[in-house]
Amino acid sequence: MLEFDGLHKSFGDVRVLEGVGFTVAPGSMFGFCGSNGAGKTTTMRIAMGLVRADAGEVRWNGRPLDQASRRRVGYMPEERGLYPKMKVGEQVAYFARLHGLGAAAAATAADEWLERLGLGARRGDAVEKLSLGNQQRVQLAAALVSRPEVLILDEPFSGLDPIGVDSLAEALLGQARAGVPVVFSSHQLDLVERLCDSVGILARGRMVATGTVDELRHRESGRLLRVVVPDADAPWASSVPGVRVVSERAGDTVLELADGADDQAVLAAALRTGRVTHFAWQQPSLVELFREAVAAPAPAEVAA
Ligand SMILES: Nc1ncnc2c1ncn2[C@@H]1O[C@H](COP(=O)(O)OP(=O)(O)OP(=O)(O)O)[C@@H](O)[C@H]1O
Repeated sequence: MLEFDGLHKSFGDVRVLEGVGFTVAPGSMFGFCGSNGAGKTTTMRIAMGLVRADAGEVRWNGRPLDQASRRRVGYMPEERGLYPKMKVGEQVAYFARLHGLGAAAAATAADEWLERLGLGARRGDAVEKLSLGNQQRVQLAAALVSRPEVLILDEPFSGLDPIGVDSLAEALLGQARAGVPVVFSSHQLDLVERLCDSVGILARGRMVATGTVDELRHRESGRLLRVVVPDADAPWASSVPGVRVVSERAGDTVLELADGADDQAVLAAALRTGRVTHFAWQQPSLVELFREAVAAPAPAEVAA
């Protein structure tokens, strides 16, 4: 189990992390979400020993991560860390050697990963000649090449085209299937929703929501109602008590119902205005859950 436990960190007077904690089981993929500046990179840097926590620790299999055990962690830093003049193949092999592989094994593993990530033909090019997205793939190959026991990746998908996203997603799912706990930060919530077994949302220095996407949905379910009345020509729902119109376009309305609001009163109001072709509770998307969690006024620490 990979455990982030009670992490606190301030930079000067700015309190960035105020008790951040979550766990990632072997073989599961954890999507680490939060607004810009929420503290995701800081959390990952603490895990990698690049920033010292004021309190708390990160454990792998019950032991605090130290310099020796971090060699078994594949890490993709946000600032990236490639040598622009070095050839792609040499670069990836170099990272493998840093993690303890012998020269021949490092070269073989580098070739294998570059091939899998679609960069086989570029292994002889200098890194600086590659596009940003391809440099990103090299960085990922560098994180994967040493067969890490744990993967911690800071925004690995940013800047990738859809094919790059797919090959990275496939590589990460493969790692998770092989039993590696994978943590990655991302603002691409559709991807997080698609790939991750569990999700954590960081806001105001704490995890304000953690759990599977379904668990988070369950907490918010029964609130959003989608009603389609194609012929409605005027706003009809806002007069129903306890109802707020979230969006309305061409007769397609999403409503938020307060506790105790009567969904049948909504249906009756809809029928008075025209033919109802759709009336159903809506599953909130991760984007909606994120907005809800980040906007909530009080930092309620919630564990699933
Ligand atoms: N070395 C540092 N010195 C001072 N402040 C820092 C330092 N590193 C990070 N911070 C501050 O800590 C806060 C959290 O930054 P961090 O990069 O961890 O956020 P993030 O969630 O990764 O953001 P983003 O999604 O924009 O990458 C920010 O306010 C940032 O300015």
